[in-house]
Amino acid sequence: GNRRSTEDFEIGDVLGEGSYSTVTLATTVHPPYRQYALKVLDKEHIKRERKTKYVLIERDTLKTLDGHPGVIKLWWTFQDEWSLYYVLEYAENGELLKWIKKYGSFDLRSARYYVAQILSAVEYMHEKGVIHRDLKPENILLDRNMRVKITDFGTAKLLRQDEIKDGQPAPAEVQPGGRPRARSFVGTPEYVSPEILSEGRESSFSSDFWALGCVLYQVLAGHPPFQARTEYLTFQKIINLQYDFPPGFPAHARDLVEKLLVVDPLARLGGDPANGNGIEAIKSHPFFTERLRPTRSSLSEAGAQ
Ligand SMILES: NC(=O)Nc1ccc2c(c1)=C(Cc1cc(-c3cccc(C(=O)NCCN4CCCCC4)c3)c[nH]1)C(=O)N=2
Repeated sequence: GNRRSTEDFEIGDVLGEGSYSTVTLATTVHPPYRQYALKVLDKEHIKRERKTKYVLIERDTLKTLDGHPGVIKLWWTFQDEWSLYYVLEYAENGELLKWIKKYGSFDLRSARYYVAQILSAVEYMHEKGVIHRDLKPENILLDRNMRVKITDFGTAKLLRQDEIKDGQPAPAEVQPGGRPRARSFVGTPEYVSPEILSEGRESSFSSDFWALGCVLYQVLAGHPPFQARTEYLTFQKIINLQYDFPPGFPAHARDLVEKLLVVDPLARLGGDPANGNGIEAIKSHPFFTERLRPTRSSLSEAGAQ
């Protein structure tokens, strides 16, 4: 049958390491020789750290999202005595973060190319009831054609069908005594939204749009908007909206960042679909629709075509 095992793959370089998983290049040993990213999860570690829920969410979320070009594809899963194995799509050019560091920052045309693809993948996730909750340049991969592939859904939230009412998850059940439900997960400090930090709220679709604003800022500025020596100081900057733009930051991009980095999730661009402020409000922003003046390089590229 088509059951797979580690015998079917030649294991190559390590592509990434997580707290309880390692991703390596894996090439099939039988033709057609194909390259995959093999994510190996240690069963003992998962049990000890009580991460079973996250492991199952990742598999279910990837299956739910299968078929969109902007989301990493899960081909197969299998296990042995010690590990779980996810055979995932290989994105040859790796993390967007590496390219931001390599180039320092992107020009406006490149920034729009990448952010538009990220937004398209996020729109698809939300339509399927998935909140990523940890969008950041490390989880935005690039394939051999530099096309965006979003990965790492281990901390995503998969809403039940009834929860996808007007694009917001049901308000977190409040325990007797008024305390919000114990917080399930908080993303990476630099990209986590204020409502999660200050009210311990559950993530919503709007939390992904906050992270998108941080990524847009970062591809043009070369660093994230909120960064400090410690997590606590980073969190303070976020809840106090303490950031500024470097000189020369393009005007339309600045306007879009200012409309995404808004503390109130409902007032954030795209944050309140029930009241006409849905993802279309982001897609129709001048950052995506403005005609860009041809630059010398784009003219020569156009000439070459
Ligand atoms: N947490 C997760 O789920 N992590 C995942 C999941 C799926 C996945 C994943 C991570 C991948 C990570 C990845 C990392 C890299 C990578 C790592 C280090 C360097 C490079 C790199 O320099 N790429 C440039 C071109 N190379 C140069 C060397 C020969 C091959 C092509 C890529 C490529 N792909 C991947 O391809 N697919």
